[in-house]
Amino acid sequence: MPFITDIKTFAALGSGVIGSGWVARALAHGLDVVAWDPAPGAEVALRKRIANAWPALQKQGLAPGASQDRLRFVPTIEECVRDADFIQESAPERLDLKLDLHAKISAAAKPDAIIGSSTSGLLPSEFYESATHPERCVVGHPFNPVYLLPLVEIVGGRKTSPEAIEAAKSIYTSLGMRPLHVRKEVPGFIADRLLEALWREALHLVNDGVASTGEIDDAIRFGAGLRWSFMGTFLTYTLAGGDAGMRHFMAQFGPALKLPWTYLPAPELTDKLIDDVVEGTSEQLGEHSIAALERYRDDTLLAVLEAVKTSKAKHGMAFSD
Ligand SMILES: NC(=O)C1=CN([C@@H]2O[C@H](COP(=O)(O)OP(=O)(O)OC[C@H]3O[C@@H](n4cnc5c(N)ncnc54)[C@H](O)[C@@H]3O)[C@@H](O)[C@H]2O)C=CC1
Ligand SMILES: C[N+](C)(C)CC(=O)CC(=O)[O-]
Repeated sequence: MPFITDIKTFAALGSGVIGSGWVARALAHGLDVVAWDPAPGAEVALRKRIANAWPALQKQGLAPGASQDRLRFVPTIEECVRDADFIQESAPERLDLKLDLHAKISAAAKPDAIIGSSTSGLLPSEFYESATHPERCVVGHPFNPVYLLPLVEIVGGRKTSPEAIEAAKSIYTSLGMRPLHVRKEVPGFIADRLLEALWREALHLVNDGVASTGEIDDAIRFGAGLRWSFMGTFLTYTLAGGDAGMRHFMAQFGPALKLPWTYLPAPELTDKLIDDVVEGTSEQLGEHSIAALERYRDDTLLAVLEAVKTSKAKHGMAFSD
């Protein structure tokens, strides 16, 4: 069956951090958005988050007709998805909850509407088990802030059709994103495997009293973090091998892989470790509110994205290369 790819109406289920990011992105792309979230006060919180994101989206450039007024908040799942051309679920990360929710969403949705889940690492074969027309169900894993970061990992389950993967790629691209098809259905997909390894080591460093949370963040943001926005680890290390490239790099630094530089198992999340992390990060926050820091992050990220785009163009590359 051909799937809808020319989408006019976007349905968002769950409007927390990630759901509201999707709503902001879809509105900025000139779509009508219908949202549902069962929490009391969810509509007010959603509209507030969108207003906070809007200045960054205006700076980036809104699609013709884009407006925050094109958001409609509805009281039921069925009303949310009934007329939608595309559906994105961003509910809490619980298998039982997503299983039940997707049975309801897919039963009420148009049969040719693609359904995406924002899950960070649950397996689509498991939580789409009871879905109607599971061949159109995918994972579309975004990154925070969803309205600015382009990456979206697309993962199919056992019953997902190759046509649905292609349709999902086309839809996310039309929303200004850079889809990455994760070809094997593995927990954590690609990006979170990498991010979780870094996160685990960072917790060990705090737990061992080697560095504070602020020092660890400095080690990222003044170093590799800056280059990661335009060059991944493999290419970076190829250049680190000099003219002889990766082979020399491997010969020189390969033996270091046997040194005890990392702890693969995660540390126990003891009360002390949690307290150290919470206290360290609240010191880093200082007097700044979360909303103010989000605006700061958005401005800065836009500047980095613009700089990367300009430099790529100078070297004959497209932004997505
Ligand atoms: N926070 C993050 O950094 C990222 C989260 N994700 C994924 O996005 C999804 C949502 O996560 P967040 O937005 O961070 O969580 P959140 O806790 O900020 O928001 C979840 C929202 O879902 C609502 N909700 C509760 N029960 C529900 C139900 N039965 N059906 C629909 N909505 C319900 C809650 O009221 C809340 O507004 C999760 O699957 C998570 O793994 C993906 C990428 C990054
Ligand atoms: C912490 N997290 C696993 C939910 C993070 C993500 O999934 C992606 C991100 O934005 O870092």
